Amino acid sequence: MERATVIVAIDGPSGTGKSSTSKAVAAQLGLSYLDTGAQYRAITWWMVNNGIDIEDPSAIAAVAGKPEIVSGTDPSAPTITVDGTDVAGPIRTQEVTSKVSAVSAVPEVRARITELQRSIASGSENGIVVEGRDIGTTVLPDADLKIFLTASPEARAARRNNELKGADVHATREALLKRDAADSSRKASPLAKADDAVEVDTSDLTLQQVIECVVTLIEEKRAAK
Ligand SMILES: Nc1ncnc2c1ncn2[C@@H]1O[C@H](COP(=O)(O)OP(=O)(O)O)[C@@H](O)[C@H]1O
Ligand SMILES: Nc1ccn([C@@H]2O[C@H](COP(=O)(O)OP(=O)(O)O)[C@@H](O)[C@H]2O)c(=O)n1
Repeated sequence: MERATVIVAIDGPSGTGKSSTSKAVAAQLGLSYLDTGAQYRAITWWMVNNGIDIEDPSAIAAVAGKPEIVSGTDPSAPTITVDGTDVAGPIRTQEVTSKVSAVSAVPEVRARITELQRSIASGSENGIVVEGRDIGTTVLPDADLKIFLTASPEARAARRNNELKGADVHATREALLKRDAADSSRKASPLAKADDAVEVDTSDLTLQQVIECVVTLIEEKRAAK
């Protein structure tokens, strides 16, 4: 039986498991994968590298169209380049992490990146898992399945701290909550659960359990198509 294309939107705050879940689910089901946070990090990296004043939204807006961002959508080896330079490492620095919310709040930045995301999603042959903050609400409102992942701030901070060796868990928690507040309160497509999204609290679930839950939801959607 031929399988129908499926578009899956996975949103939620930092540390809820979006990237790990989306990559695993896409790999398991033969779908493409798009990390939209990496795109916002990439444009932020470019702004920092080019000396743009991050405090000045009009300065950011004026150059938002300049960097060329290319995302590779193979879930087993996702890539991201800016003007041909591999930025997979540099976009994960604390500096970029602390500045990305300010850059991603600028409407010209969002319009540009949203257009890129829609063209990647519509070009995916077998379907795609797209993860971010506003995929279900704004980027792909007609997605076949929308998931909104949540977890307690304590669980999220502990997970992030496992990655940042030697970091202070309280400082990590405060930084996460600050970014959540900025992302949720901005005017242009804030972090929010779509009305028709399925909410999954991952605080007490293993990554494997979250993956199985999402795979089951996708299989149900596919069967109903
Ligand atoms: N359910 C889970 N239980 C424990 N650790 C998890 C779970 N989901 C993800 N993780 C771990 O937490 C960290 C953050 O996950 P990630 O997928 O990057 O979250 P997000 O993309 O939402 O920021 C990663 O190190 C990941 O391995
Ligand atoms: N669809 C999206 C995805 C990310 N972002 C922004 O990009 C930042 C980094 O996203 P991310 O997914 O890489 O963050 P982590 O969850 O990995 O910490 C977020 O804090 C948002 O400011 C956004 O505005 N919209």
